[in-house]
Amino acid sequence: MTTALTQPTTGANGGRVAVAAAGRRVVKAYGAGETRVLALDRVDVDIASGAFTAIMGPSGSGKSTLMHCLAGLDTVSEGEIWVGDQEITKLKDKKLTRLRRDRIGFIFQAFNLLPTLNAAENITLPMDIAGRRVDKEWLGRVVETVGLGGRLKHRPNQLSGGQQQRVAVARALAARPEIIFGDEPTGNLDSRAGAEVLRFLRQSVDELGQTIVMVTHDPVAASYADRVLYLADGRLVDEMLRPSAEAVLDRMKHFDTFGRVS
Ligand SMILES: Nc1ncnc2c1ncn2[C@@H]1O[C@H](COP(=O)(O)OP(=O)(O)OP(=O)(O)O)[C@@H](O)[C@H]1O
Repeated sequence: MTTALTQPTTGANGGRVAVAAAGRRVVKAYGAGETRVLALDRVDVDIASGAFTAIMGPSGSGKSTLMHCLAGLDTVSEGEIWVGDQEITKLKDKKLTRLRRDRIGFIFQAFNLLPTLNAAENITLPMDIAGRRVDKEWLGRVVETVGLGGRLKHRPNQLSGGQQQRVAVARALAARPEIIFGDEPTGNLDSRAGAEVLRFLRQSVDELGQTIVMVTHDPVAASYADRVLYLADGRLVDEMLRPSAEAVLDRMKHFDTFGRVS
């Protein structure tokens, strides 16, 4: 599915793992002169294929900017972004749009479902628009994993928040993207519905081999990931493998102690 980048990285299991996306010396600055903000300051990052990565850090540390740059939703000021073996920072708009459509999936805090379409239609909409054939067998597995089987004919307003977000996750998975990026995907959900979605994201990594990158503020959400990356002031300052919610919370407090968070 994804191709290893030139520099293999060491995975949670201590072995070599393929890299689904990477950033090299990524700088992102907004504005100029006195109002210049350095949102990302020479970030080097590898996102392992077939793993669940969480990005954490205080407000304004650059989490969303990093995610948007890795996903090709925003340009970088300096440095390189790779998706598989493709350097996307070199691509022209049209090719980048196609790459995003064909190889990347998104889940946002707002579910972004069309109210007039039922769950099944919402799930296949991006592929219908792109004129892509829907792989029925894969779709069946996705729907089964999401546990939406009995509700496929329901419209979004007939579904709970957690179910709506599961439809959004199924929509992202259905196209078999190389990577799914989630920006606070459980931010709008109560803890029970959030856990439902997080369990499903975990399952899609374990059972379907999906690669997921999620920005979150929530240590419990981060504990579903294989690896947590910590950003502070636009820099990657730490990481944690096989995190527990307590350990993540502890690490965040630790940053406070060292004055690395505002
Ligand atoms: N379009 C923009 N114009 C100017 N500054 C921006 C813009 N987008 C982000 N920034 C600044 O870049 C820095 C990083 O922002 P970013 O949204 O990536 O942080 P974040 O860690 O995702 O924050 P939060 O947790 O609050 O969402 C912040 O200082 C922010 O004010």
